[in-house]
Amino acid sequence: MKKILMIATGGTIASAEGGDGLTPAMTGEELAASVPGIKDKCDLTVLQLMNIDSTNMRPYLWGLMRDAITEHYNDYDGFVILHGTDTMAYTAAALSYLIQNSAKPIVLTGSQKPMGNPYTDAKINIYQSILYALDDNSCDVSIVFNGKVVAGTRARKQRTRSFDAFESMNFPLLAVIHDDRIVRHYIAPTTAQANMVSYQRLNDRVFVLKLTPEVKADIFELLRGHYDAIILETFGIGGIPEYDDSFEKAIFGWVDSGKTLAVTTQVPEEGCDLEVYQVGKKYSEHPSILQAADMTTEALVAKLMWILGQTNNPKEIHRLFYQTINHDRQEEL
Ligand SMILES: NC(=O)C[C@H](N)C(=O)O
Repeated sequence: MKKILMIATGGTIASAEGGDGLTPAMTGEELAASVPGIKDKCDLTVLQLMNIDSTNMRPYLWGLMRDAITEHYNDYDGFVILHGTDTMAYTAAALSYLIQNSAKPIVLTGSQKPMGNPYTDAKINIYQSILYALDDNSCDVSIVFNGKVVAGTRARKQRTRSFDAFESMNFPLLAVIHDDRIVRHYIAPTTAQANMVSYQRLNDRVFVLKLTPEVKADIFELLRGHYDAIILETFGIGGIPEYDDSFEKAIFGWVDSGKTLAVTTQVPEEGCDLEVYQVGKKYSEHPSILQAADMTTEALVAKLMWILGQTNNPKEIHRLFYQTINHDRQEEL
């Protein structure tokens, strides 16, 4: 029988109404005991790592999850993390960079309604996550939610109330799960899954800046003391205002001083390409301006934290950024 480590971190799935709003109350053991059938399918061990609303998730807590998985890596066949949905996409992306090339599946799940709610989605999500973690063709980090399997770097929480909370952005679902049946859209090449590699360090000085009409370019200088990287969410396929030269000065000043800048779009689907319009093209050739293409902002945040945790050498930052990891960006042709 395969062995699964279930790591409980909190979220709505564990929450109950305490008079002050929903807050995590149930333990991982109680959650596992609430899902019929899973103990017959696998040898299940539960580890309670924390019990928080995922609003309070932070990079050092991602490190605790990484440690729990890597320290027990050889003892289990797969890992299921119970997590709040609000920041699950960030955690899934962060773990995709912290634990790479894992032949053993690392599955995140949670729910929109607490386990104690009679109409909860918690049971089916836990059940199907375990099913997916037990399957021989599963590997690397993914989210299993409402019958969808999303690569850990491609998820976005798209809906605040519906059970169908997550979408896979700019990339197909890895699989769908109908009751007990996994229908795969993607099967990992087995040779690519040789040796798991884990990373220790993250640099959390990464800021997301969304352009809005009339936003002041002075913000770059205000951010300088606090952040090492900015992810710029431009308009459309890659528009940056040029009614004066303030953005040009701020952006080139930022990268020429050795800081990191990644350019993406605030449009949810289809990605960014600075070369299409005059309002973006002048930024497209600069070697230190990283182009996000079809990556999600969640994955960009995690990837830059990971990269800047390893190096501050611009060439190395560039190399790591354009490397495709766990499906995070389209492969360069
Ligand atoms: N559905 C959820 O899990 C939401 C909750 N606030 C959390 O992210 O922890």
